[in-house]
This record gives sequence, structure tokens and C-alpha cells, in this order.
Amino acid sequence: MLEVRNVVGGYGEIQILHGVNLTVHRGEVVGLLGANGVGKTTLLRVISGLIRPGGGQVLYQGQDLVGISPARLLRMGIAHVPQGRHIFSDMTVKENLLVALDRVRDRVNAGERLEYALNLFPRLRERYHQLGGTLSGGEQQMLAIARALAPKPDLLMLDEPSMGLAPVIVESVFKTIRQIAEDGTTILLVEQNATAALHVVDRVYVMETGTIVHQSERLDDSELQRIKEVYLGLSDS
Ligand SMILES: Nc1ncnc2c1ncn2[C@@H]1O[C@H](COP(=O)(O)OP(=O)(O)OP(=O)(O)O)[C@@H](O)[C@H]1O
Repeated sequence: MLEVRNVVGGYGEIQILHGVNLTVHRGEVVGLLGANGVGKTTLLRVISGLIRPGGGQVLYQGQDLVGISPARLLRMGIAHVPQGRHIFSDMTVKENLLVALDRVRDRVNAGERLEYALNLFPRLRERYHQLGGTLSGGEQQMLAIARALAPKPDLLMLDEPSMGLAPVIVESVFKTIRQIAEDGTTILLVEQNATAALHVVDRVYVMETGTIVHQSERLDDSELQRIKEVYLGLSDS
């Protein structure tokens, strides 16, 4: 579904990605793990059209995405939840979701999609008329995912959904991510929290300084431990 081929690029003169190769097949949840600052977010920005790569290809269902605007990518079914939960803080939960649906009314049933999002995140239904800015961190993350999901994307890219959340909330958000995948959305998940990703992903890639240095077809406890020790510099848990 998605094939990143030898992508290089970064910010101006600063090269961050040094030839990244990665594939996501339809129906999978693929994890992209890596320590701070190795380029995971930069790669998602390239895929979602926010940064133009200096070289390489990003193929989506065989079509090269390079040069296509983020708005058009959204209409093509690619959604990106950036790090830091970009929601409208002075709008209610309902308004945040309706704005997301406005752009795609011609191709989805807005009422159905709203119900789907609220069923996935019952907490958002309880907070339906509350302003986004007054939600807890976990609720804001739920709203950010719900906003991206409402337009019925085929591919959902999530950038560190666990960031800054208490373990119990992380567990709940990740359970929902698995549910989203089971409902048919393909997912590329960027995470530093490898343990949280363990029960959600089908396969993982590990990135170090702008390249993929390892991939696992299965992520069990011992493979997780090895990735943590060898690539993430973590010695336990
Ligand atoms: N707008 C920018 N201009 C210049 N350099 C940037 C910009 N954004 C990020 N960088 C640099 O690019 C490098 C990779 O950052 P990136 O956010 O892609 O890493 P990451 O793997 O997602 O890290 P983290 O897990 O900490 O978010 C870092 O050295 C960062 O300082």
C-alpha cells in the first residue's frame, strides 16, 4: 500500500533522512521505533506532503506522492496525527469533529463517521460539548485520533500517541488503535515507547540517524528486549 524508497531529505541544508526504505501492506499495523531525534517525525512529514524529500520515492498504491499537497493526500485517504495533538482548543469536541468531516462530505456519510468515532472513544461522547483546550491530555489525544479517523482514511499515520500520557491511558488508547486496524484502517505508528507498541503492531522497523537499521517480522517479548537494548539504549522493562 505504501512504499518508501530510498528517501533522503530534511530541513534546508540539514539532511536528516539518509535513504529510508519502508513498506506498509494493506491491513497491517507497522511500528516505526527509534530514539529521540533520529528522524521518525521527519519521515512522517515527508509521507504526508509537509516536507518535500531531496530524493527517493513515496509510493501509495503505486502512485508517487512527492509534490502532492497534504489536502489532496487527505482526499486520497491518507491521514496524519502529528505529535502534540493538534486540535482546535477553542472549539468543542463536536466542532472539532465536524470541521474534520467538512472536507470530505462528498465521499463519506458524516453522521455515520461521527457515530463511529464516538463509539470508539466513548469518553469523547461524554465530553461532546466541552472545549478542546479543557480536555485532559489523554482526551486530547483521543480527539486528535478521532478527527483524523472521521474522514475514513485508508492509511492512518500516528506520531507518538503515547507521549505524555499515564500508562493506563496509553493502554486504553493503544487498545483503540488495534480496534481501528481491525475495522480496516492500515496504520503506520511512530513510537518511542516500544513496550506500548508491542501488543499493537504486526511488524516493526527501527530507525537510527535517518536510516532503517533493523526490522522484525514479529515482535515478541524477547525481540522487544533485544531492540530496546541494542537500538534504543534501554536495559530493562
Ligand atoms: N523544522 C526543523 N528545522 C530544522 N531541524 C529540525 C526541524 N524539525 C526537526 N529537526 C531536526 O531533525 C532531527 C530529527 O527530528 P525528528 O523530529 O524527525 O526526530 P524523531 O525521531 O521524531 O524524534 P522524537 O522521537 O524526539 O520526536 C532532529 O535533530 C531535529 O532537531
